[in-house]
Amino acid sequence: MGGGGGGRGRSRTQRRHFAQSRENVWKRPKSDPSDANPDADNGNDTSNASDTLSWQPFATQNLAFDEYYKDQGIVSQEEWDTFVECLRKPLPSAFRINSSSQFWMDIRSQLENDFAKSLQAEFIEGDEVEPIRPLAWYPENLAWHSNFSRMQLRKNQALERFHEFLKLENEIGNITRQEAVSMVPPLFLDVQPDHFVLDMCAAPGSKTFQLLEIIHRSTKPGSLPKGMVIANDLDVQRCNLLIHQTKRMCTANLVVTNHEAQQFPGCRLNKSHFATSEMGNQLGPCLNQLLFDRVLCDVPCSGDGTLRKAPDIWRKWNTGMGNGIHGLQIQIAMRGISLLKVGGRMVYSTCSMNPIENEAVVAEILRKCGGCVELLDVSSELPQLMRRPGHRKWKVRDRGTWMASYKDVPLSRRGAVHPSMFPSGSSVEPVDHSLGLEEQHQNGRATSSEDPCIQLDKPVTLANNLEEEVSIFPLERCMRIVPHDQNGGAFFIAVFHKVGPLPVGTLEKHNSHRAKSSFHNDRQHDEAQDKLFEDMKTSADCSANGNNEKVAEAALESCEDGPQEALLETDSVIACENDDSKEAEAPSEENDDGKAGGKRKLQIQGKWRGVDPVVFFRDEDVINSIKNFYGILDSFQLSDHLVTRNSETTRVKRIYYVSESVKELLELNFKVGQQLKITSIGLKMFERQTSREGTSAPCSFRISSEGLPLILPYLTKQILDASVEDFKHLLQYKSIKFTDFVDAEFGEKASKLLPGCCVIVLRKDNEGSSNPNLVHESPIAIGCWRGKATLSVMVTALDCQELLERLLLRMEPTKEYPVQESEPLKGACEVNNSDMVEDVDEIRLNAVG
Ligand SMILES: C[S@@+](CC[C@H](N)C(=O)[O-])C[C@H]1O[C@@H](n2cnc3c(N)ncnc32)[C@H](O)[C@@H]1O
Repeated sequence: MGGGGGGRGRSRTQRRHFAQSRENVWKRPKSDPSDANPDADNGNDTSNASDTLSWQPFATQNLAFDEYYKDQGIVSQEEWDTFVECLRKPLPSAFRINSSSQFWMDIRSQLENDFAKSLQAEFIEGDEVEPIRPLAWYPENLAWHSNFSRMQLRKNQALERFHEFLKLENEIGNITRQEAVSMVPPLFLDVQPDHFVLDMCAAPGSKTFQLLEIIHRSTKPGSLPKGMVIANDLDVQRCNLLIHQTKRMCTANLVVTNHEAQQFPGCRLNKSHFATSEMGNQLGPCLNQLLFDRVLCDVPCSGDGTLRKAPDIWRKWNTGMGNGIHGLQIQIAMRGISLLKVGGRMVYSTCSMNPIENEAVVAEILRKCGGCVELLDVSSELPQLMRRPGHRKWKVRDRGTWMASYKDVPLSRRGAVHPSMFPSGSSVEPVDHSLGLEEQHQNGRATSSEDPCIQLDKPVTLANNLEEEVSIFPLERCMRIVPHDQNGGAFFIAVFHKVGPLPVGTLEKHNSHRAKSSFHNDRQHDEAQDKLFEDMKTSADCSANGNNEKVAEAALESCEDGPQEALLETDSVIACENDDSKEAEAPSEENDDGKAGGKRKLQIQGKWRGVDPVVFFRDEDVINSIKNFYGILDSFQLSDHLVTRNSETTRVKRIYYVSESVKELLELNFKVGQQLKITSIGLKMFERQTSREGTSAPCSFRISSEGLPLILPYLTKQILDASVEDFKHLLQYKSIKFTDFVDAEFGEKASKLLPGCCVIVLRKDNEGSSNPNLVHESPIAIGCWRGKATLSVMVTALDCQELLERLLLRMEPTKEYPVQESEPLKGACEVNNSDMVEDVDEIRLNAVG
């Protein structure tokens, strides 16, 4: 079944899902210095800490912000008021239908035909005319904008059904709440199912999810795409959120890594190795080293484009934020370019409005790459998305002073303000226009004299006699999304195309260690960056480093139902297969040194501290016992596609399945000495039964709910078709005695299954013949447990509810559900009271994927 995820042990707090964007009425201490002096842009808090006891709503004004963006001309003077007014309004919410869900079409049609109409009557809101509407620029009506505030949804009874729908589908994983503008960058990557994609700064994973959806889009049930996604993030906790998020994708084509993106490993086989290795003959050219067809570079940034959902940024905003992170952004983007194949595309994006984090970074990349990289004109792509051209001129502000060119930077500040922040990027000379034209030609984009932006190719004299620089690059090809154009957030996107290999020097310089970087060599810059990170610790989710608040924020955005438990839940796929997960996540020095005895010592054998190595699972006896028990066809490749985190076969608890592409990547990673620090890999396919469940079962491994959709077409044993009625009853009552099934023959067959895990599939002819709405491509199936006298589902209550509602809707689309608590069925058992005491408690805990 689609979106087989779900979570174990969800608490009440987790069910605050699909909370609408926060309204800007959050409280803050009265002494909050948000109305700071515009020149106090070093972010120093001058407030008196003693009077922080009285509270008032967040201020949504910051004079430094106003002055900065007015002078940068971020919008025209006439638009300024509309622009800031919009920034002060709460952000309307948006969500995406997960197109890999089995029910995506049902959900879309429910939104289009049911909710869009029925909600109209309840809606009276400002200028907006529709309560919910598809985002016109997003393909196939898969992304939606909702105008209901959180309060409205909660308080209005008539909206309750919609609210419940959003909550359930979000929790199941059929929809993902995501800010509309944040959905844009993956769409400009032009990803194909066979692409190798690197998402450099991926957590909490909303864009990774989109990338995975794209590569899986045209895949038939039971098969996998050729491509893969590597989702990387520096922050381990945020990686865990990403893992939780993407678990709902049920993908074998994802690898999650935990590196500084600017130093992401190249996994390059050295020549001698390649020449002598068998692999040299086997691998395609891309796997002699790790190069990507597509790179998403959604870098850490100051995040001021998210002011509408994170109004606390109003108080914290200062120009040091953008200046401080500019260097890191360049380093990450350059690493991305170096890992991109010639002919590949890279999207650079931020949720900041600041040209220092945007156009200045793009210009520096173009400058460093010479003619090897061009900035693509994508104006014909997604024509319905309202966007504005990037800027070709801007200024730099540092400690309250505007500077138009590097020569204006006082010597004492040259450690913190860098040439690359200015449009010319030059440290000494003013812009060299002849070079500019040549470079523009090199870039394959000779300029048109009719282009108003190009005509600005001369220094502009400012009122205060600073000579403003104008970039020679066609930065108008960058895209700026401004809040008031589409009633959303702000975003910046640039699309690069690599047309040739980078000059060797460029690559080395940017692969090199932190200490070699001109930015990081500099104490002032380091201090600025440390300060920035400190500031960002309490800032929006898109900022530079991970921390609890941002994790929580990210969870609200992308994983509404409670991040904390989500973090605990990710044990299944992350670093350690070990039982003692706490120990595993934070191993002591002793463990690393190999001094600690026992179990843990055995398991810390990999290169990375705290992360057990991924190993191929090749125990033929176990593999054969699984194959025989479920009658898995040979056409489903198990050998070399199974991995675990535990080299001791007898202790293995979970076995993951990896796609061909991921398998090859793993092989390469072994050859290059495990350069990749892998936090999560593959699709959980088999789980060891606990002793309680397993005593009566001939096979020690059950099929996990995530793995079921992939392996389903290849199962020939322990699998039965049920009628709609019996299938519904199973979902409703969770456990039914063999003798109590409506279809007695089915009950009889169930009793003849071997004890243990089995799969029940909704009978197709049964659905199709009675109702054309039930015709669908992929079968609906659930994992069950054949106990002594009963058949019990191994699916979460939530997944049961969703499946049941979907079935009922397909059968009677006009009727309004949700499903009510069921009447007891004769013979139906509460799972915990069944005859399977030995099995079921554990199953219910473990079977939820
Ligand atoms: C803008 S957010 C990414 C949002 C993400 N792409 C999404 O759509 O869900 C930036 C991310 O960069 C991560 N980060 C910060 N510095 C990094 C670095 N040097 N290398 C890799 N990731 C970094 C942060 O932990 C944060 O998760």
